[in-house]
Amino acid sequence: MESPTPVIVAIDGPSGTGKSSTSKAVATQLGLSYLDTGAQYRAITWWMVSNGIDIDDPAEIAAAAGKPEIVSGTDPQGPTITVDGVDVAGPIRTQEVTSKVSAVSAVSEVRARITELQRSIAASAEQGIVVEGRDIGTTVLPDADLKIFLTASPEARAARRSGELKGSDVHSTREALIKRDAADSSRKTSPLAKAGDAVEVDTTELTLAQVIECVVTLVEEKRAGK
Ligand SMILES: Nc1ncnc2c1ncn2[C@@H]1O[C@H](COP(=O)(O)OP(=O)(O)OP(=O)(O)O)[C@@H](O)[C@H]1O
Ligand SMILES: Nc1ccn([C@@H]2O[C@H](COP(=O)(O)O)[C@@H](O)[C@H]2O)c(=O)n1
Repeated sequence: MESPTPVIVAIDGPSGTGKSSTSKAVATQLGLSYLDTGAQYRAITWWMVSNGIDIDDPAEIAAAAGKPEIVSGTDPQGPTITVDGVDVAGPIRTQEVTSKVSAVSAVSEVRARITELQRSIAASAEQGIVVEGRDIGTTVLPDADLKIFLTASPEARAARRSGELKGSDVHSTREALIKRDAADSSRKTSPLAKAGDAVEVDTTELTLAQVIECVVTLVEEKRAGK
C-alpha cells in the first residue's frame, strides 16, 4: 500500500492553550514527528543564562546567538532537547528560564538561527510533522498543509498551569501568562499571531480529548482533500 504524502501541521497560540499536549497526541495518533519550538527558545535562553550573557542587552544576545548547538528529538512519545550534547529537558522549565525566554526570543538573530533549524527539521520529517509554537503558521512554515490557532481564556489557562505547578496561585500564574503573551505578541520580529488561513479553536470549554479529536479530524479531512 502507498504511504500517505507527508503532512505539515502548524499549531500556534498563547501560553497554556494546550499546544504541546495536543500536538504530541495528534502526532502520536497519526504517526507523525513532533517539534516543540518553545523548547528550542528555552534551550538557547538556558545557554545564555548559564554562560553569563546579559539578558537585558540584545546586542550581547545577538552576538552569542550562533554559539550553542541545539538538537531536538522529534519522537512525540519521547521528545528530547540537548544543548552542546547536554540534556536540558529539565533545566529549561525553571522559573528563571520562563521569565527570561521572551527577551531572548525577541532578538532577531536568535529567531533567524532557530527558524532555520526548525525548517530543516520539518523538511526532513519523512511522514510529516506537527510543529507547535507562536509563529509557525505565519513565518516558519507559511506553506503548512494545515494551520491551527489554539486559544483559551486567561482564567482557564491559569487554572491548567496552576494544576501543573504545585503550590502556585492562580492569580499570579494568570498575571505571568498575560505578561509573557504581551511580550511575545508585541515583539518586532515574527510576533505571536494567528495566520490569516489558520483555523481557530477556542479550547476554554473543551477537554483535552475533545481538542485532540478536533485536530485529528481536521488533519484527516485535509489528507482526504476536503
Ligand atoms: N483542553 C484542555 N482542558 C484541560 N486541560 C488542558 C487542556 N489542554 C491542555 N490542558 C492542560 O493544560 C496544561 C498546559 O498545556 P500545554 O503545556 O499543552 O499548553 P501549551 O500551549 O503548550 O503551553 P506553553 O505554550 O506555555 O508551553 C497541561 O497541564 C495540559 O494537560
Ligand atoms: N515559535 C515560538 C515558540 C516559542 N517562542 C518563545 O518561547 C517561549 C517559550 O515557549 P513555550 O511554548 O515553551 O511556553 C515563548 O514565551 C516565546 O517567547 C517563540 O518566540 N516562538
